Amino acid sequence: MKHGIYYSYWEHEWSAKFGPYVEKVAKLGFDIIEVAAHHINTYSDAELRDIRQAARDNNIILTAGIGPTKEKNLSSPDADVRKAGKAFFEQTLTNVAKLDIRSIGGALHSYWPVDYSKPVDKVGDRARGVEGIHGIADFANNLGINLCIEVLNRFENHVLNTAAEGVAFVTDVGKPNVKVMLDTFHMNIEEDSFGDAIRTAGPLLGHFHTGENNRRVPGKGNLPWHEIGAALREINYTGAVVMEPFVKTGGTIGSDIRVWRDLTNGANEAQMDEDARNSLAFSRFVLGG
Ligand SMILES: O=C(CO)[C@H](O)[C@H](O)[C@H](O)CO
Ligand SMILES: [Mn+2]
Repeated sequence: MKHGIYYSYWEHEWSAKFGPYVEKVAKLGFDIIEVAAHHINTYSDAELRDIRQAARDNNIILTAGIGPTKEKNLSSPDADVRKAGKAFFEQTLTNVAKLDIRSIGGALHSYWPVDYSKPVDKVGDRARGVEGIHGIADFANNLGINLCIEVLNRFENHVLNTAAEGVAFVTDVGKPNVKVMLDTFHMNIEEDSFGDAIRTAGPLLGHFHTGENNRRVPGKGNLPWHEIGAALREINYTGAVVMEPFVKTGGTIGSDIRVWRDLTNGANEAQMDEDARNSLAFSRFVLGG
């Protein structure tokens, strides 16, 4: 098991440059830095090469996360949007591969966060999502990349809310590099049991996000971490565990995640770093790795 952190912990925008975080997280003791792929197509090849080299020098693995926009939605009823989504993913995956990234996770099968001001078509969106992921899976596989389909809570997406729905979706896609991704924050809202959800995903679990009930770093809230760790051990999970804390207000990240209060009690960067370091020690102990 490898432990990481999403760089958005420290940032307000998905467009923030992620290069400087490689060395920072290495110093904090992490194995992985997860970066937002939303704007990776604006990076030059030279920039990507430098980041890849920094990761190699610091013994850090990169993983990617993404919440596709409505205009790049693989499950849209509009064929032109689906086409734009496929082209966007092919370009994004090509650039992601330049960073030696082997895993991209998020609502790849849909868009994020969902606009609920209009009625949603869960059945149709799911069917088109299966087809859309099926249509980019081989392209990703040829680059050595796993597509990890994130199960999100009802307020952020309607297509997949439980591990069982995630497993059924991934089984329907039927490609070896398409996996289920779970996130403890979302599980806490939707699942009857953390342990059962993890066991349901079992060998299909490809990526795991951690965060407390209020998205503080693991260890600062009320989630049942021992139960979560026991279940991960039971299914012999050896993949990435990436903490995804969101504790600061502001910017697109603050508004997409609905962070309307400072959950750090005014912590400065050094104190936030210390929280991340302590949470990493807690996570290694309680979850393994
Ligand atoms: O849990 C999430 C959103 O609540 C997601 O992992 C990411 O924040 C999203 O895909 C954007 O990268
Ligand atoms: Mn997540």
